[in-house]
Amino acid sequence: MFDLFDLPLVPGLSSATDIITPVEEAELIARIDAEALLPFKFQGWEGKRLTHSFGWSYDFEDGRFAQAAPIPEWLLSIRARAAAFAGLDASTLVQALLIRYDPGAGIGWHKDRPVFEHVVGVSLGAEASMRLRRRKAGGFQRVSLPLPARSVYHLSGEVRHGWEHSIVPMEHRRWSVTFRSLA
Ligand SMILES: O=C(O)CCC(=O)C(=O)O
Ligand SMILES: [Fe+2]
Repeated sequence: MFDLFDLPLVPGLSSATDIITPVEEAELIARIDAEALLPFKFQGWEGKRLTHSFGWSYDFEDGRFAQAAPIPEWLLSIRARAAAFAGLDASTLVQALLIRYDPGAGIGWHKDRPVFEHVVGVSLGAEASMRLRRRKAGGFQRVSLPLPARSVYHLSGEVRHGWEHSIVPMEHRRWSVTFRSLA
């Protein structure tokens, strides 16, 4: 087995810095912390990250996909900017997932649920690294995408469907808001 660390040029992957101001970032963090965040659960195992969904929720325990409370007002301006960055109509981003990663929390290798299509994520707090990988003959092709505070990323097409992603556990707290469209 060998690993290739290629330049981060994967079709469907894009990112940009400073989609929000530091003041907006602090406001968003306060709003997220004020929500009823619950530990992410998967087959009886409790993750260290805390989450809350709007629009649609996907329960990893029972695989149920269900309508949730609508995306609140306080997320609409950031959703509009995330959509503009991704070249999407804001109204197509019908799901918003809030996540707080406390120290030591990350997210393991996965592809997002196939009920969703576009994924547009905004990062708050500690800088994280998103790892991306896809299986190739003889090993994995890997790419690492830095996610600084107030940056945005978009996963679509090849990187969305052909690659897995994960977030390396951080030493300091990070929050993310990910918006998704339906497939
Ligand atoms: O925190 C992030 O930016 C990524 C979260 C993620 O990959 C997911 O919820 O599927
Ligand atoms: Fe994901």
